[in-house]
Amino acid sequence: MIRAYAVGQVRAAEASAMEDLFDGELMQRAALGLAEVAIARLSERAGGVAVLVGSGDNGGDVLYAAAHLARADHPVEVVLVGSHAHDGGVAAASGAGVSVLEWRGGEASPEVRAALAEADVVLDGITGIGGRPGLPEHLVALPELIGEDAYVIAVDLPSGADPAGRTWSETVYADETVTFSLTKPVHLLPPTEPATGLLTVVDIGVAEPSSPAVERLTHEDVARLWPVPGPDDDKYSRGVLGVVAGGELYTGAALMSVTAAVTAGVGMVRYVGPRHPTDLLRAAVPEAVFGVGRVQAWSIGSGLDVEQADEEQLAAARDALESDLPVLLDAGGLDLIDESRSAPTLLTPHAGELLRLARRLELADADDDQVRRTPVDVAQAVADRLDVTVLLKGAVTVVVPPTSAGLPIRSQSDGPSWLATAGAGDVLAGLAGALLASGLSPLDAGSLAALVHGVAADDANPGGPVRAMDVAHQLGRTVARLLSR
Ligand SMILES: NC(=O)C1=CN([C@@H]2O[C@H](COP(=O)(O)OP(=O)(O)OC[C@H]3O[C@@H](n4cnc5c(N)ncnc54)[C@H](O)[C@@H]3O)[C@@H](O)[C@H]2O)[C@@H](O)CC1
Repeated sequence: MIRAYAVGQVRAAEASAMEDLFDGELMQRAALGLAEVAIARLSERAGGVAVLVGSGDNGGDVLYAAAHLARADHPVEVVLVGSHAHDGGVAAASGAGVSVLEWRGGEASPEVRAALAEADVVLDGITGIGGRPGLPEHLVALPELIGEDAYVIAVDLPSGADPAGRTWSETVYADETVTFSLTKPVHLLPPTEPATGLLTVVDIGVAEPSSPAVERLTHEDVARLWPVPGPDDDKYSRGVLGVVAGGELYTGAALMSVTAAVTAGVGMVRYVGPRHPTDLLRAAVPEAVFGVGRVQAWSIGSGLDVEQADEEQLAAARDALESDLPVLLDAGGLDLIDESRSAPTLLTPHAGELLRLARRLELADADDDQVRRTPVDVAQAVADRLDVTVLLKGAVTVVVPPTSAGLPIRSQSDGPSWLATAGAGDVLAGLAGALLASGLSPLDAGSLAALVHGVAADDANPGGPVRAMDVAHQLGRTVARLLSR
């Protein structure tokens, strides 16, 4: 499990570590760790380094690192971009022979442009956890001045990125981010993770706080969470999943959800739907049974058009929502909820569906951009209003429990971009539904399903395009592989 801590927790943990250290010791450790990473990366490149320095301690880190690099015989040019700079850091860098340039406003000078364009490695120390989202006016063009082949190392976090990971903004995009002891939400959450690149954690001796703000499951967590049957289990004790999905028009959604649930190893699947998808399922998934009956959880809504759904499907969905059973709502099923339930509930919208739902609940204004800019906030607002867990699908999938649960957000980024394909969501709904039926909480079911779904997509065709049905068929083998780690 990767755990990330909120800025306030990080500051408190750093303050507590510093009580036993001499002044500036943590910054010295950070600078040395950063310089070691930069030197390792420079061993694969020609050697010139440009260092961007902001006003705060993040700038201090990078200035001391610049001094280490210069002493290791790397040509280093520092560019001060803030209104002021860490005095000790500037003295250390200058003392080590680093040339110091300034770009505190307006256009960059030819010297600054040349330093940025020619550097093989750029160290970005403009903002760290004290940064506000966004780059200052004079630095908006900065990313374009950095040479295309330069390897950009962000210090603690990509400058301009929201440290809390909540708000999208203009940032410097890093190939690698070197952070210190503790991972922060900015490194894991959807609007900011893409700017982070490879995440390297350098230990500077700050102890982990007790309750993370964000978690990410790793492959090692699968064996701990996956419902592995024992000798006393039967198909009922392993969990029966009811699926209300697809219709006469969207027959594929039913096939993909049910196939995914069966392949993932649920005890049994009951499908409720009209004639055409039922006939297809009878032929394609002989393990499934049909019609309403006893289940341990429901997966409702993939490929379901509530306006045109048949009466049996709608009645089953409404009964499920009124029951005390866990329910997953996907796609069209999201139209069926407008108040909280007493049983575990997992919603699995993509960005467009989340916006529609938030608007229906009168949580979001008419700004189309809101989900793109603040995806976690919108998911959180829906989760809190309905007292449900919201799994927002995307390249980074975030699983947001209601605030009242007091649980961390989970964020998964396991799948290849090839997974952006029709039917992938139907597979996820069947897989996550199977995990709910086996007794997992919405948070565990959603995050574990997101992980396995992503890994299965890669396993199904490593490095290349993948169709959703192949992901569904791959699930059992991927689970076996992950369990055997
Ligand atoms: N506190 C500690 O014990 C340690 C802190 N360390 C470093 O210190 C950083 C935090 O330092 P600070 O609290 O000084 O904060 P930062 O250095 O992140 O930023 C604060 C400064 O940046 C300016 N600023 C804010 N938003 C900006 C923006 N969008 N664009 C440009 N400038 C902006 C502010 O005016 C302020 O001067 C950490 O991220 C880490 O890199 C490390 O040295 C390790 C130890």
